[in-house]
Amino acid sequence: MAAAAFGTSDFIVVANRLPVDVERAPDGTLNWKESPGGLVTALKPILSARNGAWVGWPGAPDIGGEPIPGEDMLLMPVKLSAQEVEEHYEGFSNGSLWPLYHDVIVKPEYHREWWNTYVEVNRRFAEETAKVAAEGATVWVQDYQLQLVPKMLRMLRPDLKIGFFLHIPFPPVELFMQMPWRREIIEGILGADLVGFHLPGGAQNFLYLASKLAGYSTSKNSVGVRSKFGVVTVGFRSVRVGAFPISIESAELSATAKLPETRQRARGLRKELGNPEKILLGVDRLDYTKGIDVRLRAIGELYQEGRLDPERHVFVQLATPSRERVESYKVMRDDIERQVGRINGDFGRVGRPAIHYIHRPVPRRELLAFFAAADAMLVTPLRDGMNLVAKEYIACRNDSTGALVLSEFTGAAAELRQAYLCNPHDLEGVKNAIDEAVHQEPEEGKRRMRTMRRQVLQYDVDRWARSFLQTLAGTVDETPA
Ligand SMILES: Nc1ncnc2c1ncn2[C@@H]1O[C@H](COP(=O)(O)OP(=O)(O)O)[C@@H](O)[C@H]1O
Ligand SMILES: O=P(O)(O)OC[C@H]1O[C@H](O[C@H]2O[C@H](CO)[C@@H](O)[C@H](O)[C@H]2O)[C@H](O)[C@@H](O)[C@@H]1O
Repeated sequence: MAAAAFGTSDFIVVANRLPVDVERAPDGTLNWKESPGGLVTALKPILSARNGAWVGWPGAPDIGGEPIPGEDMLLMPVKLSAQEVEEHYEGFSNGSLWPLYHDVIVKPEYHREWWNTYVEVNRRFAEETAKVAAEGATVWVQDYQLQLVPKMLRMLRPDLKIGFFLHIPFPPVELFMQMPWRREIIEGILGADLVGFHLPGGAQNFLYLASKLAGYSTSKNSVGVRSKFGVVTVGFRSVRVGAFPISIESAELSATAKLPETRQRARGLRKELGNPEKILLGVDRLDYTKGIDVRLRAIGELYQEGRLDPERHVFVQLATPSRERVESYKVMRDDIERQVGRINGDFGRVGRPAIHYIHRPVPRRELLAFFAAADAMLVTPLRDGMNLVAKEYIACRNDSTGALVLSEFTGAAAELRQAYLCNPHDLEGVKNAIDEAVHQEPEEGKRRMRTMRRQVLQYDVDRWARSFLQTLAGTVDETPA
């Protein structure tokens, strides 16, 4: 390719979403507002030092197309039509891949039109990336919405170093084989030089499929607990495959939770909730993978059996609206809101609902005050790639009080072994875990929390990003323990 075709960015993140929220003013002009998150905060120093760029969808149809120079990075908004959003984001990404990769909790739908648009949108992302990348640049492609980008990008720009990270679980072969375009997806990901998953299990599943389905030779027994990497040989290239569990900005969260104003707000929340003895908290995107329904059933039965007392124990569920145009999300919302209504009808009284349910995003500071106020955090997904909420709660417990109830089916459970672990398919097990967490001895609680805090404070998102990128650059050859 001619040198003139190269862009100027040495480091590019390619993700379905740009790290900004865009609003259209009444006069039609667009306002770009930074939307902070762990990934962007961790990558900002690298982006600004290396002339970085972020290629992504602005989150609304028919917006974008032109690069936007920013302080820390160049933003490259990929413009998608309403139909493309419907078929790529709501359709193939969240109607086919998301349920398939999360143990088919709801039935995935496979439609050729969705797939064709997925291919087309992935091609658009690859082309935009090829335009902004300098010769020999490093490109880090994120997540299931963009699994074809590594191969497409390599064909356009063989000079690039390409990493791919999957933020959701990678399913076992028995499930993945359902996918009508399974081979294309494996080949798409194998366009990368390094492929990362949260857990060794995802890496093993991928290696197995690369060998059995796509017929590549792979190195065996290499992604175990204290292992290094698996390798897939694709022609003359070696693709490394490993586990890199993501984390959060632990120190920053811990410091913010410690601020007098956060602590004061936490006390204020307790008072507004009627000074209960114990506050139980759930914080999730409203997604069927998160097991909010399981949690509600468990709480309802615990009230019923008198193991929780609505006069002393209050449950707060913060639920961010998510993917609201996808049918399975609408059905789940109705189910959850019916359950909340029924439990409040049975156990609440005027001025004292048993459950407080808020269906909107909560500002970051307020969220940290909730974490600081909560005596027990309930994280009960049926399946979750990592679950950052669990880690955020731990980071905010500066005095080592509190308790975490955590589903074994989250990535976080591999690291947070001192949580009250439960199987979300076993209702009695979930009830017992909640009961134990709420009634734990303070010393036992502190022992558990201290160990989890050490883990979360030591392995933060910065460490995650560095370990992936150093491995991609070839300067490190070990996965984090
Ligand atoms: N109601 C809410 N208000 C504000 N932030 C929320 C809310 N629910 C979830 N979040 C934030 O969204 C992120 C969710 O990440 P995670 O738990 O990994 O799951 P997922 O990415 O699947 O939604 C966390 O940073 C969490 O604090
Ligand atoms: O972009 P949305 O459709 O609004 O969804 C939000 C994000 O959800 C998913 O999060 C996953 O990544 C987290 C961080 O690695 C992980 O902790 C969690 O378990 C995953 O579910 C999704 O993977 C992102 O692409 C979405 O942007």
